[in-house]
Order: sequence, then structure tokens, then C-alpha cells
Amino acid sequence: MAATTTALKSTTTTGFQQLKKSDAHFSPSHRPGFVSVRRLRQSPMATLTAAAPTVGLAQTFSNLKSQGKVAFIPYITAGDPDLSTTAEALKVLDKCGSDIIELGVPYSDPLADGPVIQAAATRSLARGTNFDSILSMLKKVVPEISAPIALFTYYNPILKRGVGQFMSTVKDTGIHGLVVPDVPLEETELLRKEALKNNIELVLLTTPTTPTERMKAIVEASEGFIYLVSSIGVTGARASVSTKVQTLLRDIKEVTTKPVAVGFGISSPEHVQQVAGWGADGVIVGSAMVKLLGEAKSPEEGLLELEKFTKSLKAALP
Ligand SMILES: O=P(O)(O)OC[C@@H](O)[C@@H](O)c1c[nH]c2ccccc12
Repeated sequence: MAATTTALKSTTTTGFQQLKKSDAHFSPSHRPGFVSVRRLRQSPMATLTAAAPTVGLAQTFSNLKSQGKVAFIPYITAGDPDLSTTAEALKVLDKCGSDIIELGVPYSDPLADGPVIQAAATRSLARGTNFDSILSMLKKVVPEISAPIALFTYYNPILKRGVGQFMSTVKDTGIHGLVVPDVPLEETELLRKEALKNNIELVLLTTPTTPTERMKAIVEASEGFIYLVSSIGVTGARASVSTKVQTLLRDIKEVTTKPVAVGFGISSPEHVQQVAGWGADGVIVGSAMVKLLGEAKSPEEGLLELEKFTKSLKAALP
């Protein structure tokens, strides 16, 4: 409890303040009808054969909506416990029916993350994971999975590489979406422009304390989907999901028809069922996934646990 209180307290000053600020960034207005290019794989006979088509984030949500389904969106940290296990985990998550996969780029100062994801980032960085090694892993794996990937990165790694260079590199890897939790709305002009140029959907976050006018600006500009942070504080499994999410979803859906996915704290089939019942278009589960992978006795055991857990959550969704 003390840890949670501290986390909540720290979130009202630094951590959450940052996250709150980042709930203000926005990207160009949604591009209706954007459908990403089908992924075609060159076969040895030099004839193009269509691999499993991967469509973008917004298109995925509209396909699910037409079937009355809610998106299941897991998050894992790249390189924890190692990149080859991450590659296998992406395939497991895809095989178990994940609709979109969030892949986190480990960072030394993950201020919006709780202890589980912080520890995962530390382990991954200690193994020498870096942006280039993640990209080369993705180049091999992305053609084998049908769920679109949304890359999760703090702002600093983007600045280090240069926004334009970052965006084109990410797009060449077959990534569809991007979430940058710590960049404030006012500083996203270039991010939005480059994302648009590379057909990358820049997902923005809104939180329980985002003022209505600011929420509207975020909702208007977010692409792919809107990330509704369920509770103040940092990421981490919680015993229950705040019932405030119900009204937050209603408020957002009063001003937009764009899909809204809810994250933070969701870690059981009951949570998944509850959030879907409140009208979420997607549910995001991170820390509980990361814990299974990073804290298992072996990568094989972690992958097995991940498969079982993912199936149990997916089964709880319409
Ligand atoms: O870990 P949780 O409580 O299940 O929440 C999802 C979260 O992990 C994922 O979406 C995420 C990972 N790092 C973040 C930083 C900010 C916002 C969200 C995230």
C-alpha cells in the first residue's frame, strides 16, 4: 500500500505530471479510410505472394467493431528476458488472438512505468538491447505475424535518432503505430508531421485528470485509437480497475467516434470483462504480461505462462 501511495503521490508531482503533460500531445487529425499497404512477401520464385495481411490500428478497430468485438492489446518490453524470446513472445501473442501488440523500447528513465516494467527495462538494457537490435529482430518477425504492432518509446530515443529518421526507419520495419507517453502536446508538431508522412498512426493518451478541452484536442488529433489511462499513477497491475473509467469512456465517446482502448492496472479476466462491458473498444494489458515473461525460471516457462494467461484474458472478451 505504501508503495502504491508513494507512486500515486509521486505521480501527482513528477511522474504523473509528466504523464499528465504527455496526455496533451496530439497528431494530425485522423485520416479517414487509411488502410495500410498489404504486406507482400517476395517468394524465391520471384512471384509476389500475399502474406497474412496486416492492416493498421484504426482499420483493425473498425474490422473488430463490425464483428461486435473488443480489441485485446498486450504490451511487452523488447529484450526482456532477451530478444529471441521477445520474437517468440510476439508470435505467441499473435497466435493467441491479440489484435494489436504494444512493444516497448526499454529506456533508462521510464518515469511513467511502475516497478515491473522498470525492472524489465533495466534487465533488457543490461543485456545490451538497443533500438537497432530491436529493429533487426522485428524485420524478421513482423512478416510472420498478422497483428499490427504499436511501438512504445519515450521521447528521448526519438530525439537521439532524429524524428524524421526515426519515423522512416520504424515504417520500413513494418510498424503501424507509435505511442510516446512523455511528449507533451505542445511539443509534437514535428512528430505528427513525420508520422503522417510515413503513414504511422500516432496514438495519444488521455488521463482521468485531463481537462475536458485538452481531452477534446487529444481525441481530435489521436490516430489509430485513443489511449485512455484508467487511473492516475504509473503502470502496474491493480486489484481493481477504477469505476471512473465508465464515465471517462462516456465523456470521450460523446466527442468522438474514434476507438478508445483502456490501459493501466488491467490484469485479470474479470478486469477485461468489466472494461469491455463499460464500452471500451480495446483493453491493454502490460505489467501482468511483462511479469510472466521477465520473472519466469526460463524463457520457455515464461512463454508457456504468457500463452495460458493471454488465452484466459482473450476468452473473457466479446
Ligand atoms: O502495465 P499496465 O498497468 O497493464 O498498463 C499498460 C501499460 O503497461 C502499457 O500500455 C505501457 C507501458 N509503458 C507505458 C508508459 C505510459 C503509458 C502506458 C504504458
